Amino acid sequence: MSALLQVRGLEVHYPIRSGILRRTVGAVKAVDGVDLDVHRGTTYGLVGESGCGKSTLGRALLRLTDPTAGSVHLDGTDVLALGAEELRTTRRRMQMVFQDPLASLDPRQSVESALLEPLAVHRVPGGAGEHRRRVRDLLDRVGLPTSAGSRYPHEFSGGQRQRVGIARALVLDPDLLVADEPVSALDVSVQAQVLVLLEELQRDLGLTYLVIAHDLAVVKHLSTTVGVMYLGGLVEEGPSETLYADPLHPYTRALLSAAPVPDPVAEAGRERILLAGDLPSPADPPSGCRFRTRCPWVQPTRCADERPQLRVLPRHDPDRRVACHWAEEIAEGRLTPGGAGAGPVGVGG
Ligand SMILES: Nc1ncnc2c1ncn2[C@@H]1O[C@H](COP(=O)(O)OP(=O)(O)OP(=O)(O)O)[C@@H](O)[C@H]1O
Repeated sequence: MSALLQVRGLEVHYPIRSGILRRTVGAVKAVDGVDLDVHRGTTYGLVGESGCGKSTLGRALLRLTDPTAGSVHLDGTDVLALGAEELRTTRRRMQMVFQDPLASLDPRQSVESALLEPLAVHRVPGGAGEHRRRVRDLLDRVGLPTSAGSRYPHEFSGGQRQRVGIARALVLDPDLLVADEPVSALDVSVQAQVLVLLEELQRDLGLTYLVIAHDLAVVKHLSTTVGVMYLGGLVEEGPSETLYADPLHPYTRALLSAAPVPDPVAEAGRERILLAGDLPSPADPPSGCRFRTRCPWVQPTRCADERPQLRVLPRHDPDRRVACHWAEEIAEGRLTPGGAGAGPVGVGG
C-alpha cells in the first residue's frame, strides 16, 4: 500500500547571516535528512524535545517553510515541485492545526466568517447558503453549538478555541491534517477531550494525521506509528504499542524513562536514564551520531565517525527502525552504559 504522505531526505537549513552585508556564515540544520511515510487513515506521531525540528518539519510539508532539499509526495503529487496555483489546490488536501488557535484566527472575525473564508478563497462550489450549512455542520461535528458561529475567538475557552481551529482546518475537506502540539496549551482534562475528538473525526471522515508533540504521552494512544526526532533527524520509528513497551534507541529509552508513571510500585523499580548535557545546537551538530554527546552507551570512533541510518534490526520486528550503531548490543544487554551519560542509568525511586 503506497503511503498518502511520503517524505524522503527532507532538509530545512536556515541560513545564519552576519555583518552589514548579511553574508551567510553557516546554517541551522533544523531538519536534516528525514524519511517518513504516513499511511492513509492512520496517525503518525512525531515526538522529540523542544528545538529538535518537529515544527519546522510540519511546516515544510505544507510548504509554509521552504525545504532546502528532499521530496514530499502527497498521494503521488510532488508537493515541492508545484507552482503557486497547483500548490493552492493541493493545500486544500493538507491542512494544519496549530498549538495556539488564537494566533491563526483573526480576532475581529466571527467564527462563522473565519470558516467561510477558505471556502470563498478556494472557490468551493455551492454558494453562500450551502457554505453556511457546511460551516454549521462542522461546528456541530467538533462539538460546538451552532451559536458559536456568531461569536469571536476570544469569547471561547482554550478547548473550544482548539475545536474552532480543528473546524477551520476541516472546512475544505482535507485528506491530511498536520497537528502541531494540538493540545499542549490545554489543561490535562481538556487535552483528553480534544484527543478523543481527533480520534472520532479520523474514524468518521477517514482522515490521516501527522501529530507533532513534545510529550510522548499525548501521541501514545492516538498514533499508529511513532517517530522520535533528535536534532533534525529521526532516531527511531515503529508501531506505537511496541515502541513504548520496548524502546530501542538510547534517546527513546531516556525519554520514556523520564516520563511519569502513575503506579508508584512500577515507578520505584524502573530504570531511569538521565541525559548528560544539553541539546547541542543544530547550527553545529556533533559529527557522526547526533546523540553521541549525551548517550550513555557511546562508543569510541564509530559513533563520532559515522552517522547511523534508520534500519531494521536483524531478529527484530520488521516494522521497527532505529538509527543506532549499537542498538542490537544494547537490546541484548551486551553493551553496558559507560559513556557520556554514564552513571545515571539505574533504578530510580
Ligand atoms: N525561521 C528560523 N530561522 C532560523 N532558525 C530557526 C527558524 N525556525 C526555527 N529555527 C531553529 O530551528 C530549530 C528547530 O526549531 P523547531 O521550532 O522546528 O523545533 P521544535 O522541535 O518544533 O521545537 P518547539 O517545540 O520548541 O517549537 C531550532 O534550533 C530553532 O531555533
